[in-house]
Amino acid sequence: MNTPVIGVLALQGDVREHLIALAAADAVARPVRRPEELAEVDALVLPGGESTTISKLAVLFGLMEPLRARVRAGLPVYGTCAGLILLADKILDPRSGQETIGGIDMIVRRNAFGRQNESFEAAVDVKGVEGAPVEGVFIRAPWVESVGAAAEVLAEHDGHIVAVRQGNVLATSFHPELTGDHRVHALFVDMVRANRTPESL
Ligand SMILES: NC(=O)CC[C@H](N)C(=O)O
Repeated sequence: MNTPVIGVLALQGDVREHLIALAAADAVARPVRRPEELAEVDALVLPGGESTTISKLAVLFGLMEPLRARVRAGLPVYGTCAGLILLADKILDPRSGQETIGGIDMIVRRNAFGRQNESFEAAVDVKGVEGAPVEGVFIRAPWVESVGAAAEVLAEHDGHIVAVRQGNVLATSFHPELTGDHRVHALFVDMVRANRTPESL
């Protein structure tokens, strides 16, 4: 079967870990830095890092508008942590100049779980992931304050929403790419495969 090509936005953040996790989940994974590279992928991962920096670099590299256009057109996207913030239609506490790509009707709170030294790991039950809970790594992680009717909550931690899906867009507050457990990436690769029409296979 034809293998989907999944890009990882490589402006800042933990790009390499996602490339490894995607390859382990049977996708062809490659970094994306330019609009021409974005045009060639079947799906995209937005890594963790610093959402303000990633958003400013995306504008600088001429990627912000192409990203918004492709997400609107149905590109499957998975964002972790800072990537989740970039996929929110609204940030509760944006830094100045911080823009989002949007894609999920949700409101997020940045750094909601605390500062860097309050980072932690927790077992998270993610809807759609079979077996034991996922070990989630939370690093200055956001949480989702609320979601609109079209968005489905896939996981909560401590009463806060930490994983959401709306159509082809998936987002988690935590980093599954840091644990060697590739089941969340496999869930995303399944979404990407399901999105492809028979003619494109
Ligand atoms: N690990 C992360 O991606 C941290 C996200 C960061 N707190 C932000 O606002 O972008």
